[in-house]
Amino acid sequence: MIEPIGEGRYGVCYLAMTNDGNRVVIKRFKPRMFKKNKGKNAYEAVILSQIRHDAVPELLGIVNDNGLYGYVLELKQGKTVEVMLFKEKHMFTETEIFHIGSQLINVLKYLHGRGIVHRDIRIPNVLIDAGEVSLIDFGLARWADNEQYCFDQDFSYLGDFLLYLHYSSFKKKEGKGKRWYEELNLSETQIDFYKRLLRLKTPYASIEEVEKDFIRAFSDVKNKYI
Ligand SMILES: Nc1ncnc2c1ncn2[C@@H]1O[C@H](COP(=O)(O)OP(=O)(O)OP(=O)(O)O)[C@@H](O)[C@H]1O
Repeated sequence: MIEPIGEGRYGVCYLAMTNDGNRVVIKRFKPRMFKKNKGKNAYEAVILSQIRHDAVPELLGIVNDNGLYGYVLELKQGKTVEVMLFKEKHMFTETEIFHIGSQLINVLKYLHGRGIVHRDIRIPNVLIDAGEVSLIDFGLARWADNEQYCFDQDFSYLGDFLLYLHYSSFKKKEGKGKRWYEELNLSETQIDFYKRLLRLKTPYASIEEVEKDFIRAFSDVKNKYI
């Protein structure tokens, strides 16, 4: 292990080096959380071991050694959106939001197509490296069962996540706090899209439906690149 690179509720992640000189991540569980989460700890490894996608870290191994329990993961490059927003005060443009959203929707199409719900698409779990997105932290991921674990959980997280990006360029004006769809500079189709993602209007039934409306909501940006 070389140095810690991040800490979450369940574990501490370290940058580490394999014997043959490859840089990897070791996600070490906090012993207390590991005990508390008994029975659910294995999901992350089982789910990661069944998927292969460029935007998701590959599971390279499992460590279970004298109280040290953790995973060895492919190191994904980039900074979390949390760091970009709060440390670097990065202001995401409409074009960046479109590219990030498209990549996340592609990962979700892949995951949902295999019956997996991520359930934790949040700003500390999305890494960006020169515009390339990685989705990490499959600690809460589960197989969808349409009861406790539904695909639309990912839709509301996606809505929240994208609204964070819109807020990065928001300048608070005088006066009472307005609602997001009143104060952000969004088009009618974007407002409708986010309201459906957040279940404030008829919710989406599938990621394909989400993708269709996303493209419509960002058609101005998309048309510039065709
Ligand atoms: N594969 C990876 N490549 C690069 N950095 C990573 C990787 N996995 C984790 N990290 C870094 O470590 C941090 C914590 O990792 P992770 O979110 O998986 O831990 P956690 O304990 O499950 O967190 P949470 O409280 O969000 O559930 C991330 O925010 C990120 O900075």
